[in-house]
Amino acid sequence: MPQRHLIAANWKMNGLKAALPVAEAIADIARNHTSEVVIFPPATLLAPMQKVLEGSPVKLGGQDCHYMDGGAYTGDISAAQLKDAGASMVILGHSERRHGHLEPCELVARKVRTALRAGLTPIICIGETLDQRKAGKTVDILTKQLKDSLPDELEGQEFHVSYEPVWAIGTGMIASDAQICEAIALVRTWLDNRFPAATPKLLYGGSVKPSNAAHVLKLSGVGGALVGGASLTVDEFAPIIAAGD
Ligand SMILES: O=C(CO)COP(=O)(O)O
Repeated sequence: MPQRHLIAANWKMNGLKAALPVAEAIADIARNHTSEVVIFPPATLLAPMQKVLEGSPVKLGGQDCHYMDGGAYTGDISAAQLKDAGASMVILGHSERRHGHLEPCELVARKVRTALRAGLTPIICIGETLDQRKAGKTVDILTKQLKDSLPDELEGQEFHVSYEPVWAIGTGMIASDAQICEAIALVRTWLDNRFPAATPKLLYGGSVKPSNAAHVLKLSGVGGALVGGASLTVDEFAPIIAAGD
């Protein structure tokens, strides 16, 4: 039986309390579809959103966490705090963290360990920049990110990997079928060698829209989608959830 798709909404630094009805509507829609749906709201909305999602099949996740379990880290959020607020998943290694906050792979790996200790399922993101792709370095970059961002502790744990080419994020320029399939196959082969017992879903992220979601989700090996802009409104996200059926 094919795995259910994982349809993930990454709200990034968007959403005020006024957006909670969007989560409520997503919960209603998710009940009528087969995909596993998870919303990653900004940290300020985790607790109120948990109330909205209570009793629904939609899960909640954090967008990042600190590498330490707790302590004097002004402005940061710990994996345990995400869990305490109702999250069961966390995105780690998103390119907006890797590039915007200069997070190296080794830091991502530390965060993955911390997330696992707190009982969160990590979605680890990898992806090349346009310059790296143009220079023919995509395979090397993805392999290095996998090798250095995925710690040994993932053995026997639930986790997922999302391929998000940096140049496809928020640009409307989705990767081609061949580019997605090649990257997903590389990740699957690497994971099968490194974590043979694991059954992670491999997601694609980068300009997923209602118009292309069904096509992307049918590509070989694609187990879900990590959606940014198009996850912010019910009008755009509902058809993406439906595309996962
Ligand atoms: O970064 C992304 C998801 O994590 C993708 O963002 P967009 O869907 O807005 O391109």
